[in-house]
Amino acid sequence: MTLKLNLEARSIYRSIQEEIKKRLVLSESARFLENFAPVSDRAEILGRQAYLRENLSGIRPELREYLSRVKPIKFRRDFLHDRVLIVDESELGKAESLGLCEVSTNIEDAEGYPIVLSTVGYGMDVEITPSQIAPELYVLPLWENRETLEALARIGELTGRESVAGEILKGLEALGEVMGRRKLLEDLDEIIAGKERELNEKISERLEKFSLTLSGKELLDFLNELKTGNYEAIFSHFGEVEGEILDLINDAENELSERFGVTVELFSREELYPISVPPERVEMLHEELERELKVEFYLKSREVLDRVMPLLPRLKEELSRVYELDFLQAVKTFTEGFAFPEIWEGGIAFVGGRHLFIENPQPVSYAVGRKPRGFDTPGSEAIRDEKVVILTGANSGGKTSLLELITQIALLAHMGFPVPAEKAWVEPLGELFFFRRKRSAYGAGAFETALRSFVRSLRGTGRKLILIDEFEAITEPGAAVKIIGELLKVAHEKGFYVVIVSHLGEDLKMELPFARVDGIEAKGLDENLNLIVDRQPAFGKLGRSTPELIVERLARKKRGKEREIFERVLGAFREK
Ligand SMILES: Nc1ncnc2c1ncn2[C@@H]1O[C@H](COP(=O)(O)OP(=O)(O)OP(=O)(O)O)[C@@H](O)[C@H]1O
Repeated sequence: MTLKLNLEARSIYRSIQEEIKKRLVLSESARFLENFAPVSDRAEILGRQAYLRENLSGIRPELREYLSRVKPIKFRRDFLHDRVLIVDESELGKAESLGLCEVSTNIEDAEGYPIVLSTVGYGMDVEITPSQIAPELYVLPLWENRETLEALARIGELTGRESVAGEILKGLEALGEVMGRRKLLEDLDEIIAGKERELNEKISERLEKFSLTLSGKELLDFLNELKTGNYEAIFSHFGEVEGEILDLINDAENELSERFGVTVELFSREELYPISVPPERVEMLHEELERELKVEFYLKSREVLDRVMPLLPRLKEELSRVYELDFLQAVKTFTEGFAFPEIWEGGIAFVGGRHLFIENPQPVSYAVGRKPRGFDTPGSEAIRDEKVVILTGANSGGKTSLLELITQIALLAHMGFPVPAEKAWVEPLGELFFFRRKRSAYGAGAFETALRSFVRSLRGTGRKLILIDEFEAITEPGAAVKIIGELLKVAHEKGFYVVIVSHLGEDLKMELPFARVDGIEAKGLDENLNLIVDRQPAFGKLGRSTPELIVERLARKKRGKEREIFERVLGAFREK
C-alpha cells in the first residue's frame, strides 16, 4: 500500500527524487527509484531497509567512473545479403523463418555469394541456428563494445563479483587480426591514393636528377642521334631511368601486397609519369579483398562465438545489474551521514535532523507523539507523548523549515531509505499532509480553500500526519482560534499526529489542554542588532514572537522615560 500524499507533500517527494536522480550516471537507472515510492506497509519498509543495508555497504566511490563507461550492448537481427544457405527441402521452412539470409535448395543459387553455407554439404557446414548462420551479429556488437566489457570487468572487481566480461574479452582477442584487415579495407582508397602521391614524388625527383646529369655535350649527341634516326641509342639511355621507375613501382606494389595479404597489381606500366591507378583496378582489389575477408571474418566469428555464447546470459544479467549499482551509488552518495530510522509505533521523532535543502543547517531534534527511549536532548523532559503540537516563535525562526524537515524524514523513512538525522523513529503512516502557508492568498476565497483542505485531511480514520503552516494568516485571529481549536480537537479525538505553526499559541493552549506548545526563540542579538535564532524549538515552551523580541531589545537599549514605557509594554507580554 502506498503512502497517500497531498499536493505539497508530493512536491517535496519529487524534489527528493530529483536529488537522487542528479547523482545517477546512467539515466536508465532512474526506473529503480520507482520501486521505492513511499509505502505504508511496515514489512515492506523493513524489507527495503534490509536490502539497502546489505547492498549499500559494498558500493565504492570509484564505481561511478566505470559505470559511466557502460553502454547497452544491443544484438540486432539482420538480413545478411552476403551469404546463402543451401538446405534440404525438409529444412526450408525452418531456415527461412530465421530471416537471416537467402535460403535455397538449389546449389546453382549459390552463384555470386561470397559466403555459401549448407546443411547438405554444398558449402561451409552449418546447423540451422542464428549463431552458426550469422555469428557476426553476436560478435560484432561485442567487439564494438569492448570498452563496456572492460568497464564491466572492473566493476566486477570493485563489487567482488567476478564478471564474465574478462573471459569474453579474451575470446575476442582472436578477432584482432581480421579486424585490422577490415579497417585496412575501409581505408583502401586513401592508402592507394597516398601511395600514388608518394610514388609520383619519387619519380619526379628521379627525373629531375636525371635531367641535371644531362650535360650539354650529351644533349647534342641526342639531337644528332635523333636526326640520324638512331632511336636505339636514345632508348638505351632513357631505358636506365625507366628501369629505375619500374623498380619504384614494383616496390610500392610489393609493399601493398604484403599489407593486404594478396598480390596487388595496381599501377599501369604504360604511362610512367605521372603515374596513376585506374579506378576499376581499385574497385577490383576492393572486391577481392572484401570477399576474402568476409569468409575469414565469418569463420573467426564462429570460432569466437563457440567460446563466448555460453557467457552471454550472464553478460545480460550483469548489464542490467549495472543500473541497479548506479541506483545504489546514487542513494549512497545522497544518504551519506544519514541513519536508518527505527520503524516503531508512536509517531515520528528524530535527533539531530538536518534539512535536505538548507546549506549547513543547524541540526534540530523533534518529536510528535510518544517520546522514544534514547531521545534525551536538553529540554526533552517536557515532552509528554502529545500527538498534537503547536509550533510558535519568531518570524524567520525556521518553523516552516522544521515542517519541511519532518516531511522529508517521514517520506524517506516510508521509502525505506536512511534519513538525514543521527537517530530517528518513524511510525508507518497511511497519509501525510503538508499545508504550506499561502503568502499572497488573502481573502474569503483563499480561506475557504484552505479550510476545505484542512477538513478533508481530518475525514476518516487511519494513521495520519498533518503538518500545517500558519493557518490564521488568512483569517482574523479571533475566528482562527475558534476554527483551529475545534479542528485540532477532531484530530486529537481521531488520534492523528499534527504539527501546526501558529502565532496564537497562547490562546490555543487554553483551548486545547492535550496539545503541546513548542517555541523557536532568539538567543540574542548579533553585532548588527539582528536576532540570532536558535533553530531548535524549546519543548513545551511558548516562543516569544518577533514584536515581543523587538520591544525587549528597545527596553534594554533605551534609557530614562522611554525605557520605562518600553518596559511597561514588555510587562504586558509577560502578564499573559
Ligand atoms: N535548521 C536551520 N539551520 C539553518 N538555517 C535555517 C534552519 N531552519 C531555517 N533556516 C533558515 O531560516 C530562514 C527562515 O526559515 P523559515 O522560513 O523556515 O522560518 P519561519 O519561522 O517559517 O518564518 P516565517 O515566520 O516568516 O514563516 C530560512 O532562510 C531558512 O533557510
